[in-house]
Amino acid sequence: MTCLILIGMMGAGKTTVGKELARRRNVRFADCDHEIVARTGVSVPTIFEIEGETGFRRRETLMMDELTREPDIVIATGGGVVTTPENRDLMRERGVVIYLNVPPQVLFERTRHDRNRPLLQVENPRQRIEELYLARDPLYREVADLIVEGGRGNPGAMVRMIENALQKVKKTPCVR
Ligand SMILES: Nc1ncnc2c1ncn2[C@@H]1O[C@H](COP(=O)(O)OP(=O)(O)O)[C@@H](O)[C@H]1O
Ligand SMILES: O=C(O)C1=C[C@@H](OP(=O)(O)O)[C@@H](O)[C@H](O)C1
Ligand SMILES: [Mg+2]
Repeated sequence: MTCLILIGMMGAGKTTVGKELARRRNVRFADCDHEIVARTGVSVPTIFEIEGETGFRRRETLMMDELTREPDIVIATGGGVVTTPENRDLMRERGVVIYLNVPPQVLFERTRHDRNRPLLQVENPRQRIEELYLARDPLYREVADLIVEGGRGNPGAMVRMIENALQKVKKTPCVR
């Protein structure tokens, strides 16, 4: 019984790789952002518009609390999940946490045409990504049980790397 949690920056491939990882392991996949959208009936940019980032973070924490109670699941988080101490504690205690580490330049290329990430709708998204990366990389490392370099290789290759590396991770998250 394992709750696998993918963390990393916007564009790291958490949603894409997570889906494939869950399919291979034959367990349920949940994307925290998609679950929030399904629950509220509105898009992530709309939540940011109406409730601000603070409102979105509140919903994210509630959803993470719910999802991490499931015993067999792969969870793709949103890139900012590590910004609150509650979320960091929760992930460390309940899951095996995998950091997909991708260089800012690659993140920029992967997200530049996407309008669904409100934090990147700024004049200089490349610089924004660099700033966020610098601020968040230490937080991702703080909670990660496993760090995977995710800048090269297709999602299938990422999944194989994760599966290999997981064999060496000895962690038994608490049962809720
Ligand atoms: N390993 C990869 N190689 C190339 N492109 C990728 C890879 N992983 C994800 N992508 C692409 O990058 C974009 C962002 O991926 P996504 O899974 O949404 O990232 P995240 O959920 O971490 O923000 C998507 O267009 C996706 O197809
Ligand atoms: O990095 C962030 O703060 C965010 C990342 C997004 O998810 P992805 O990492 O899947 O893009 C989404 O949760 C929201 O736009 C905020
Ligand atoms: Mg995603």
